Amino acid sequence: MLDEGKTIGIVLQKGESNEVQALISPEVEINSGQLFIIKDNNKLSLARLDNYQYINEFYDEKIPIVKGLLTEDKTFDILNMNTAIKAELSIIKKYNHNSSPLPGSYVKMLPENKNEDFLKEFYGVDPKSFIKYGSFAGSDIPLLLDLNSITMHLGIFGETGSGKSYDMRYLISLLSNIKISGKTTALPMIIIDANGDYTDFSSINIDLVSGGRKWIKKYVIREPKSDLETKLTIDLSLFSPKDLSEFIISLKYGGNDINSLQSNLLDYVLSKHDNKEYNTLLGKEEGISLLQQEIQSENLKEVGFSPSTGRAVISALEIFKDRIVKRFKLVSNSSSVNESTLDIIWENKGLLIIDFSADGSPGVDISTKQLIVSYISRLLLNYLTKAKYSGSQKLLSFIIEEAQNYIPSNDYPISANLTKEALVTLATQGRKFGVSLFLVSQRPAFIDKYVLSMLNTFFFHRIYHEDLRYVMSASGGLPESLAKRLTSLETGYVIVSGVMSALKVPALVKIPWDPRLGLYAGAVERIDRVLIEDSIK
Ligand SMILES: Nc1ncnc2c1ncn2[C@@H]1O[C@H](COP(=O)(O)OP(=O)(O)OP(=O)(O)O)[C@@H](O)[C@H]1O
Repeated sequence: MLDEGKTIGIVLQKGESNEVQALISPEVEINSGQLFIIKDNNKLSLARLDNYQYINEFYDEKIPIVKGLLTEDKTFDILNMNTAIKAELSIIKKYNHNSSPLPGSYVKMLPENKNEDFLKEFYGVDPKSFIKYGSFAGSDIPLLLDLNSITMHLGIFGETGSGKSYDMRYLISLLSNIKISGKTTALPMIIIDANGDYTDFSSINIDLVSGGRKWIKKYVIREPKSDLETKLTIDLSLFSPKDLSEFIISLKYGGNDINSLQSNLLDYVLSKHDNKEYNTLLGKEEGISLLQQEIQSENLKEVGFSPSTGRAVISALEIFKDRIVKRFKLVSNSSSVNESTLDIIWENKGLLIIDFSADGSPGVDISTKQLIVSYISRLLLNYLTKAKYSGSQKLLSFIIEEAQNYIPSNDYPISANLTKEALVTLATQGRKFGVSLFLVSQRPAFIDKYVLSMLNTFFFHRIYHEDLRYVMSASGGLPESLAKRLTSLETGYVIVSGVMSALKVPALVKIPWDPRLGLYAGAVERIDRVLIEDSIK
């Protein structure tokens, strides 16, 4: 069955290690990274096209007659004759044999047959327990993704407009309609939606993700405008006094610098209270006034602080009150996302979308978003740890867009103490406790290297040149043919590499276009279409 595809070329000779050189018919459209079958009598191998060039038997620059011909337009046809594609292919899989294809072996297109039996033969695994994701470039064969490796975390990277959000939407739709033993289920998920690219999944496009889910909700920070929205509130008792102090002081300095004297003083004052009091103390105007009075009446010198540090902390608390308490009304003892919410998500294989877009969270700064992401990370870790130790393993995915804002590398000019630690713990403990992180970013170079090294499956879209080095080291290297294409990949193509891929080697995959999945806030209309539609009005 594997060798049913059209024969398009012939192996000429064996190259280095697993490489072969072949001659391919010029009529076939081929691309670097594309997969082919090589048939050596009855021995079949799967090969990836690394390099190719069109050659012509007449062509040799050094021969005087060719030099002459090249300057004549009329001779073009002659030169165009006897053209073939000289190709270098690497063998990536050998089907039940261990030898390299000999010269004279056939190079064949992948067959069109893609039923379950075929996939079983192609991959050597039972396709029923895998997710079918897109198809290999130049073929209809889907890439199979192994759900069992999902807790080893994923990275989805690519420059602006390279197709990340659409890919994420496609992945969410696949992971919302998982067929296992005749039943449809879904992966419970929480999404930090940076641009409102997934909010339609809770309303007009709910049917795209509700196959295996019984609960889908969108949370916003502003006041909800309809029943389809829920106001997000968080519970500060999950934080340590040190974390909260650093956060409150950093708000005053635009989120970047922390004055350690000031945060130490606030830490000292907060530590006198029980964690459970934090929502009343820091979530209500009266509570904050109380804390400010405590600082005023404290004999600061005795505990090693100056009165000016005291005044600075009081003013930082004022800023915190204006923004977090009065404007965003973010803190509540009965937070709207809590352990019961996670229970509901788990039981109903739910989807919780936190809308961080300018519509759902107008005016919300990065520090406040970090506080929320940190809160969700802590909640998840506590919840899943308890579940694990009470003997009931659970599983939740946490999708974080613009991941560089929450786990920045040292090169990225943003401080994120609050989120970094919590996310590093989630990443390291993920497999044990059943959490899978999906980190989405335009700039993988700006994501913390340690966390990057903990991702085990990658979806690389077209990336910026500056990110190439990071992408190569994070993924443990890509074959040259694919690495070369990374900075020029067409939108809609992705290189998938890592443990979730049943192919086990990096592959170039085309993501199918579904116009309904393609309708979302961040989707970009073609400029010519926008201009024409506007001038018709
Ligand atoms: N698989 C695909 N097939 C065809 N067109 C696609 C595909 N994926 C994305 N596109 C097109 O490319 C546009 C940009 O894609 P997308 O919004 O996913 O980019 P992005 O990488 O998320 O960009 P940003 O980082 O700026 O949000 C989409 O609006 C859509 O028109």
